[in-house]
Amino acid sequence: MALSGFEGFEKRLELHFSGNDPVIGIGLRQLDFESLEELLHTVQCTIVSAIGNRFFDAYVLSESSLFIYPTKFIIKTCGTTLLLKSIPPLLSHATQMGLTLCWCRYTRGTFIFPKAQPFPHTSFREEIIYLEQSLPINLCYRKACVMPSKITSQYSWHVYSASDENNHLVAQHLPDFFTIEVCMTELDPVLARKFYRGESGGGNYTSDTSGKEMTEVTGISNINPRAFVCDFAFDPCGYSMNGIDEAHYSTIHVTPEDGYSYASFECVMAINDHEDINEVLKKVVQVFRPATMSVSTTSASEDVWTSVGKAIEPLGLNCRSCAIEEFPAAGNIVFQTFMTRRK
Ligand SMILES: C[S@+](CC[C@H](N)C(=O)[O-])C[C@H]1O[C@@H](n2cnc3c(N)ncnc32)[C@H](O)[C@@H]1O
Repeated sequence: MALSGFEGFEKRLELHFSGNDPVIGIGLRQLDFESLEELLHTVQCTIVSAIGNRFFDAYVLSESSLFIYPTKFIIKTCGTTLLLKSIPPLLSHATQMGLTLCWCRYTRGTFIFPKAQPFPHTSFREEIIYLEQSLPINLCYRKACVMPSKITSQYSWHVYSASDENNHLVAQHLPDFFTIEVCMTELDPVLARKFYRGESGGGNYTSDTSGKEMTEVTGISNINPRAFVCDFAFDPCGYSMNGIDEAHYSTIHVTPEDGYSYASFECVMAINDHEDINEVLKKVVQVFRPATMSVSTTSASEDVWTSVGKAIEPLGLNCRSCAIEEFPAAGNIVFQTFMTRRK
């Protein structure tokens, strides 16, 4: 293990708003580019490319991704970014648009290089204190929890969720969608090499053309062939993509460096498409062949999280632990960890 390197594990924040304003059809999407850049400056990252459709906007960032829907803001950043510092400016813009925060969820894995993280990400305790101080008092149902993994404490899942009076009981109205967040470490070195510029096919490519080539050569384009993909290759290595398919996004980020290689996959799926998750996860494992993998599902039915194991285990990864915990607004979060049989 390298003493220090790029922190692949992302911090992820999802904020949901409500409002009576007639402009809610556009809602948060009316945030102008300058304000967005300013907000991201606080987080210490920048926009590298953007796409959108009639449902939402998707941005590839210098450190991961951002998705903006009319009443939903999802930001995922890695490295030493200050993700939680996006909350105060975002809440101030939302208030000006007549939107009220009704629930929020913050999740992350365990950092590979925790000592490199700046405040407020110095520890989960500091993150909770910062969240508690930044969120409005109408979010009166709050819960923080570290979901354990039996592999090692390195694979714990940190979750903070807060909700207002109207949204805390998910069990009564299971949402139409669920989210799946996958974190993978110790990628197959031969496959990881494909995320170095020039290695996937050679030639003098730009970030865009290299990104496209990586998407094709690695099989990422095949994970959801319906999705419109925006991809980006970093120099000399590293890769990020966002896929948009109607109202659903998917996103992949890769840190291929030896010693701390990491890749993440995340997507949102409709509850009634849940059988697809089996096929999707198989394709994801085949792109990276990781030695360890964690899968977290939020607001998913039991059918979904039981099919996670059925998809992954035949590919040589054993389920080592499964933790289930209920959270305000998020419902059940199920955190499963897998490890290759050779370990
Ligand atoms: C932003 S990407 C993907 C992030 C994602 N969380 C992950 O680790 O899978 C990170 C990869 O790009 C590389 N990289 C090269 N230039 C970079 C830059 N200017 N900002 C962030 N990452 C860069 C890093 O070394 C790393 O391999």
